[in-house]
Amino acid sequence: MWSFAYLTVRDRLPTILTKVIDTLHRNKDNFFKEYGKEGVQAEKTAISFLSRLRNELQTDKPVLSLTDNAEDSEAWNEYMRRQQDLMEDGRPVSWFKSPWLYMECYMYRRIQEALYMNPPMDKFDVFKEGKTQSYFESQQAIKTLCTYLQELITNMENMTEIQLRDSFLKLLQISLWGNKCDLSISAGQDNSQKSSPIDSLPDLQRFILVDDSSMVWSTLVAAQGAGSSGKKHARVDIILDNAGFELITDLVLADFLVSAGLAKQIRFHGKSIPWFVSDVTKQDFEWTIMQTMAANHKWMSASGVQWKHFMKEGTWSYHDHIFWTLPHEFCDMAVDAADLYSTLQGSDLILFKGDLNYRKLTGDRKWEHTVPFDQALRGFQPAPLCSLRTLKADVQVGLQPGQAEKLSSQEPDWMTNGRYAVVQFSSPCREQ
Ligand SMILES: O=P(O)(O)OC[C@H]1O[C@](O)(CO)[C@@H](O)[C@@H]1O
Ligand SMILES: [Mn+2]
Repeated sequence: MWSFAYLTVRDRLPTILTKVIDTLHRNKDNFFKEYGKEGVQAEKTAISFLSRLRNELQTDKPVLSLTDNAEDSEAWNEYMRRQQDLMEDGRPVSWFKSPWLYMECYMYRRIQEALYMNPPMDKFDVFKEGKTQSYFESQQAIKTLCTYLQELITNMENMTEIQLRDSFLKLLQISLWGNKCDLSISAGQDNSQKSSPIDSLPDLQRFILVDDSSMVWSTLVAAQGAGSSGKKHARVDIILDNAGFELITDLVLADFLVSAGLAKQIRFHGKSIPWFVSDVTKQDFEWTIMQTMAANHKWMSASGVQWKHFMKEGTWSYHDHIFWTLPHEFCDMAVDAADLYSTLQGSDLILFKGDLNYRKLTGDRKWEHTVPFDQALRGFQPAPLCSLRTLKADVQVGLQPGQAEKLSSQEPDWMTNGRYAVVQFSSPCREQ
């Protein structure tokens, strides 16, 4: 039987590349309108670069160093040299003979190289249309969620601690399931939220394989009293994943944390280049807030206005760092991106959204399913952290003995079909 990794590199990645080429073709007139002949020439050259790239992939050619002299090129090339040194027989690292996490990341970085090398295409986001469309296709779910949020905020003053906790846990789960809506697993096909995100929760509960959310709650509560003279100053960092509905669920959760006084500061971390089809860039982040503000729906626009205000006053902030679009596992962060690691050490709670982040947290290894999450992190513990992830790749740790075997017998593709999820927590000060 073919592995999921093999099928990804054989089928899904070339499909994504073909769509990227199509997108450039379709935008030819726009490039002409905006940049004249120079724009059309750049589009042509980028397309031939991307066609060559697709051919390199499909014929298992050796990976090539980056030549675009961008901020992250040297870090990439250095990583590639390291991977080459690991090859036992000295054969070149090639598309089908390397760790698939590395090859997937590499493909997205090479797409960016095609654009960087062809200004004025260098600012063009080849995935923008898909992300925008997925936001609009989730409109009804977004309205429902924003209405729910505004109701919670209105009633917040009268809430008991238990009610507050329950509301938090619901929004955490909504953000978790928001991760179903990524466009990379579906190779760019529509994958938006159609049903009510709140009504679906009870039915989805049994698909959560590990649920550490009560530890997330305790961490937030403990952080409340941590400031000098009992001042509340908790800071939450959210390592974002996908734009569209998932981003809305993250913003709603972040709004709740601030409005309920559970956090004073939220730092969002996104990607500095278009990534894995639907991941959030700064432009997507700002667009989503503006779009929500401008919605013709009372509670949606009220939410958007509030979010814009949080950004303006600095309660919320957006950050990107090249490390998030390097192929490195997170246990490399302390050495390879020491500045980012030390920033994260200042957090009271870090939420890692999505499947790719989970693969990087665990190094995408063939771990036994019962290996503890802490162990799979291999020393990556900048602060208390939690992974909110729907399963879309074949790595999973922290399960009970027998749990994986049972799932495999019932549903052989349980790790990749996106129906299951985990909320997994780890804290540097937790007793092992
Ligand atoms: O948006 P997410 O949750 O990181 O999902 C993207 C995932 O989809 C996949 O492309 C599925 O193979 C994985 O490579 C990746 O981890
Ligand atoms: Mn993603």
